[in-house]
Amino acid sequence: MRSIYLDYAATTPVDERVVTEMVKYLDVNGDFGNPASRSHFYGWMAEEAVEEARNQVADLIGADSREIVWTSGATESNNLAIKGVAENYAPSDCHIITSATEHKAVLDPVVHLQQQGYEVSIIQPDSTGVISKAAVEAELRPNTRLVSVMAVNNETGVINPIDEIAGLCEQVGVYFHVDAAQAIGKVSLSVETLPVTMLSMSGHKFYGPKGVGALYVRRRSTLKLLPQMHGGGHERGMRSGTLPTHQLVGIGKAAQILSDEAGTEIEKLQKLRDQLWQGISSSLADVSVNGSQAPRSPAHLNVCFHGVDGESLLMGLRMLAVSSGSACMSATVAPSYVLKAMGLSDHDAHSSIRFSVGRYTTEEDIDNAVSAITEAVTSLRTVAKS
Ligand SMILES: Cc1ncc(COP(=O)(O)O)c(C=O)c1O
Ligand code: FES
Repeated sequence: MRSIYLDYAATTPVDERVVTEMVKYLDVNGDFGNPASRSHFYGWMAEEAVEEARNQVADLIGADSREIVWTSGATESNNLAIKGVAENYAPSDCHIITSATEHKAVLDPVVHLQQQGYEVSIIQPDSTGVISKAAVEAELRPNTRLVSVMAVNNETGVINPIDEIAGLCEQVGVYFHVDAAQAIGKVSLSVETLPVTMLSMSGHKFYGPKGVGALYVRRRSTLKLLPQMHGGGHERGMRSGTLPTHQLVGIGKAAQILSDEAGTEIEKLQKLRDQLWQGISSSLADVSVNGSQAPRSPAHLNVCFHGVDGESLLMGLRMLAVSSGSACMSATVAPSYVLKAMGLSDHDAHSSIRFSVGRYTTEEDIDNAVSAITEAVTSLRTVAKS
């Protein structure tokens, strides 16, 4: 039997409507051409599809289609954004500010630059998990070139005040990058009102395929983003490589669906998330929500089951597909660095589980999940006492 999927923050299934569009661009009967082929119909059709997808993704965040650069996902978007800014400067002339709760796809490129001599500040969140504007402001230096702060944290769902941080960066003339991989479809976000310089997205977090993403790059900025992938000069030189038409059609369709449906979907997610927490907190003592004091995404719920070993709990919850942190860190036994940065003890970080609901979650799934969680936690606590 398949377990109940409550790990939408790790990845989402591809929406059937997206699959239907994607398959039209693969085989010999479809528009399989290379979008860069200018000399024949196959190429023109593929290019048209790619540009429609670019419009769809741009529309979702209030951007101009010329501001969308295709990538292989948020990891690549983050790398392009961070290294693509930094490499404009000598290491001693470039200070980068980011936060301790970022995804590794931001932290690792920043640490890589630090090893090359770039100056780096890594801000700690406050106890609610939030990266405040004041914390960013306190780290600004005359040679600060880039600030990178995520919109929604992947483990806790905590929402950072990126509007305030964006305003600050605009005011002091520093480029601002936002990793919005977890925010798309969960919080409304428009680059028309949010003065960010760059914003990363990932198709597989919003019912598009894996292996495709985008980086929004503001046109009216003075920024010259240096490519990290050199080759045929695709994407106006910013990212070479033959464009994967079917993948782009996929992320485009997924974006268009969200443009139409995100409003109602967000309400539904929040109801399911609240139902889950209601169920857990009314049937178990000594449970708490990590990041409960902060504004949070409607889809994430990170719960600390105090006194319960998280690994044993995951084993006891075989009928649920959940994680104890982010998917990419789930192979490590170390407690979550995100929860630790928020001030949780190793013990509490180990006792925490991330649940995330999505488009195909039902009320019945939540009822069943609550029963399974209650049973597993109760039995682990009974064992621990005896
Ligand atoms: C906040 C955040 N940034 C970046 C990534 C990486 O995205 P991708 O899998 O598209 O490389 C993820 C997903 O794992 C994420 O949650
Ligand atoms: S106090 Fe909560 S697990 Fe130790």
